[in-house]
Amino acid sequence: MTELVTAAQMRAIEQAAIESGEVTGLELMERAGQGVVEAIFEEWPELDMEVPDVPAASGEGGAAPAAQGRPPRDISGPKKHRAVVLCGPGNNGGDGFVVARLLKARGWEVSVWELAAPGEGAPDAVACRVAWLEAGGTISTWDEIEPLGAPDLLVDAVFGTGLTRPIPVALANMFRLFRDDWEGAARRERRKMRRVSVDIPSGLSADSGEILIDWEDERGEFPEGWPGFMDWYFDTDLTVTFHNAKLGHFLGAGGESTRKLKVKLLRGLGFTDSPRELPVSVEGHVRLIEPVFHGHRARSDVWFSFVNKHHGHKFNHGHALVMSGPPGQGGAARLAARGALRIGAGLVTVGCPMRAVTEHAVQLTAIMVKGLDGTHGLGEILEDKRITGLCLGPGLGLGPATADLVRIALEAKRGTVLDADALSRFQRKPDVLFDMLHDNCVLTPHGGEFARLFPDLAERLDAQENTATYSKVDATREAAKRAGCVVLFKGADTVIAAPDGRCSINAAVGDRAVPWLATAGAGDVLAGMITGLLARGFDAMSAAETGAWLHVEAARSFGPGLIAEDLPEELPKVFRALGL
Ligand SMILES: NC(=O)C1=CN([C@@H]2O[C@H](COP(=O)(O)OP(=O)(O)OC[C@H]3O[C@@H](n4cnc5c(N)ncnc54)[C@H](OP(=O)(O)O)[C@@H]3O)[C@@H](O)[C@H]2O)[C@@H](O)CC1
Ligand SMILES: [K+]
Repeated sequence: MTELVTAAQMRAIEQAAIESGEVTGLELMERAGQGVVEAIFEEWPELDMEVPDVPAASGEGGAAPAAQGRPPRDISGPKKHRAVVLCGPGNNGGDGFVVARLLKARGWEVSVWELAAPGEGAPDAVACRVAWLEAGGTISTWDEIEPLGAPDLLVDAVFGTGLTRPIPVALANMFRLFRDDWEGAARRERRKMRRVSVDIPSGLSADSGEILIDWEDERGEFPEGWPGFMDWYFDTDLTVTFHNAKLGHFLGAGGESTRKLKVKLLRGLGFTDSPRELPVSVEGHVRLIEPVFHGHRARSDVWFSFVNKHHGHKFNHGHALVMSGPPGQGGAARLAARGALRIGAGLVTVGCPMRAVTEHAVQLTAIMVKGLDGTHGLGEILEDKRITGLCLGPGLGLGPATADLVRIALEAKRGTVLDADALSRFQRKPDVLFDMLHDNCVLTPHGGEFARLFPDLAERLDAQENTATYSKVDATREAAKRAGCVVLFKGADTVIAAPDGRCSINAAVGDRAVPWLATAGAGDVLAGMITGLLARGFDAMSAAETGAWLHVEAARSFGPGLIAEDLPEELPKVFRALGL
């Protein structure tokens, strides 16, 4: 897994490196700018070549002759690549000046637009600005919108990790006008304008991924037909960050807008070539669940977990029990049961009221059905210690019986997933649930269920939107602590936290986005997959992480058109691709 950091943690890392004497702030800025330029040419190698000379207007293949009514365009002479670099007043802007200078040194035509000159608070940025001017560069200010001609590259170095207060909507609007102008010019000149953000798309919080924009700023105005901030500015093609990715690249709007992310190492920060370990003790860091590279094969954390399980417990794959509600509502439990079976639980049973047995029996083959006589029946079946995983919630119903079933299940102290109705049933008295939970449980709420169990945290999260830095990570961590068990807060930015502060993100964003996973029953399958892993002996955190990761991989592997039933059936293909 890769470690993600907050803005404060990144500053601490940077500070520690500078204090160690290994590197100066200015050197770091130079390396950051170099990293951005490297990333640009890695991503678009065609930009590293000179634009070919176009033959003069006369002769074959030249421009349309004037006789056809259009004046001949002056397309003679060598064409250079063009870049516009937008620089802000802090160190992110400083990185922008380095990028501008390095591109100019490679023969590019570069224009720099400056929001405000860096002040005393950012001496390294001041130095890089001076170096840009000494290299013959010029600087325009934001009230001079004189298009220089279509750029091939728009570099966003306005705000980075230092943005802590919202930007006025008027400023955001100005960005949009600039961008539209340049994009239009690029289209007219048949160039393609690529957009690159330095560190993080400007205006996003590096901690929460929220858009920090002050919609109510009195200087701002909403133009007619305003398409929304996201539509234009943050939709960058490439984001280049340094040393470690930040939480804001994966959470909230940050996840949606960070389409492609490259992490560039700033050597000299106390270690050399791996962003996976942090050089100084960084309290409370968050891990991104993702494939790791082992030799020449991409293998995932999941791969290692499975291999370990195969070696350690070869003949013991556990028995998962999925509880179902009344007749006519059994589909969700059957989906969960199928997920548990496909992920490798040795046995899976659907436990249901006697009157629902027939409904299940006609639909299930490899999965067993057991009619249970209410809470008493559940207690009885749980005397069988070979049942190692329990799932309650999908289709269980919101009646009083649900609370009793949850109580009996939790008293049995097996690996237990509570989802859907098993969470919502405790809306009025979440503390009653929290008192019963143990450390081998996983709660899997979506946004609505989270708000029912943790209303104050959900409110805080909503209230902070667009203005500050309380993030889904903070809320999930607090929830896990309060509940005393693992909480998996669903979304494209699924956050998983344990009561001891461990936290990870399963991001289905960027090139891992699976919008087709938002389909009825997908959550039930996830609950079942995690249950299957608990039954196999995974601890709660690993089961939640592994289940969430495989759930997205199954959706990616299947592709659009997916329905919930497809998810378990796709797992064997995912396992094969992982080399399991
Ligand atoms: N960490 C590392 O290892 C390295 C970090 N590096 C780079 O440094 C970046 C962080 O730099 P940073 O801390 O100077 O902050 P930055 O993101 O430029 O923005 C803050 C500026 O914007 C201003 N401002 C804020 N809000 C505003 C508003 N609403 N409207 C208008 N202005 C507003 C704010 O003003 P202030 O709040 O101080 O008054 C301040 O001037 C980081 O992202 C990376 O690119 C690399 O160079 C080297 C290695
Ligand atoms: K930026």
